[in-house]
Amino acid sequence: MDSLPGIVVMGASGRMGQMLIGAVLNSEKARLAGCVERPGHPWIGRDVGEAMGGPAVGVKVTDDALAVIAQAQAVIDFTTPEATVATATLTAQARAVHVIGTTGLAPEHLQKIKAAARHAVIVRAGNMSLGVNLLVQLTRRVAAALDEDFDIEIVEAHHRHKVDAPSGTALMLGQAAAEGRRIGLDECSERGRDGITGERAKGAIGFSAIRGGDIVGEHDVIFAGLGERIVLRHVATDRRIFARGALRAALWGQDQKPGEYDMLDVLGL
Ligand SMILES: NC(=O)C1=CN([C@@H]2O[C@H](COP(=O)(O)OP(=O)(O)OC[C@H]3O[C@@H](n4cnc5c(N)ncnc54)[C@H](O)[C@@H]3O)[C@@H](O)[C@H]2O)C=CC1
Ligand SMILES: O=C(O)C1=N[C@H](C(=O)O)C[C@H](O)C1
Repeated sequence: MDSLPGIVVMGASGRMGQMLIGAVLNSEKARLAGCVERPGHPWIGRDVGEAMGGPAVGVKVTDDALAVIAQAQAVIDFTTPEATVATATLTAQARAVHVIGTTGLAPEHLQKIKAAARHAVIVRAGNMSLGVNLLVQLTRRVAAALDEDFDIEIVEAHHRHKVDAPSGTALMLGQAAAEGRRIGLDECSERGRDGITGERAKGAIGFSAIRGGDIVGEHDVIFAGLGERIVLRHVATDRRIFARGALRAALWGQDQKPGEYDMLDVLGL
């Protein structure tokens, strides 16, 4: 039905792109308004349902993002930092909601996204699942309750194709821990230990990354004290949890004023 909000999925052939297309096609609250891939991709011009190995759904994959975004109410984007920044300009022009799941964004990308959010609703989160966003809140509370006698370490594990580290989720958890301790993450973040590193700095928040096989995404926040240890853990076993959250964000964004939001806003956590 055309009265339902039209959603464009960027990066249609990607691991997340295909999950997102499935989520939109299965939803009674949204319709698939377009599927975009990078220029030169073999799926361009093909019906996306057939390209995914199923029946035709009547939506062809295109590399003309502007044309489809102009006709849509929301864009869900799990691609690359460069593609996401380019899309933010288009969604701002079209006043469409932009849901950003892309991770590995550098400060210059974040600045451009912030500028686009003056004109359109942007929901951005390194993890769109309900479970991880609850874990973010728990991490903040535990970090606020404990002092620096408890060392905070964040350990994440992902599939072999992941290109960025630490994961977006690990950074969200680190940010929450730092906020709980009322310090800036930049001042205390410790990454990539190797060789004679010296003793652990008191108050540091450490990050470690494991990459291998088909691990969907696992995150531990460890509070290690003397004689005891608290471990907060989230294990993702199905990418549909991220797609479900992203679609919820796209629908939630329809009623919001321009600005930058996250999944805590969407979920009311
Ligand atoms: N926030 C969250 O909940 C989650 C975030 N992610 C993040 O989403 C991103 C994508 O992850 P995956 O799907 O695993 O990667 P992927 O590599 O499978 O998919 C990315 C897709 O984007 C496409 N793409 C690249 N440039 C494009 C352009 N200019 N226009 C349109 N499409 C373009 C690629 O061709 C590819 O199909 C990563 O940054 C990942 O960390 C992944 C899962 C959950
Ligand atoms: O690349 C992935 O796969 C994932 N990326 C996100 C991240 O960087 O945290 C979310 C999830 O863990 C899967």
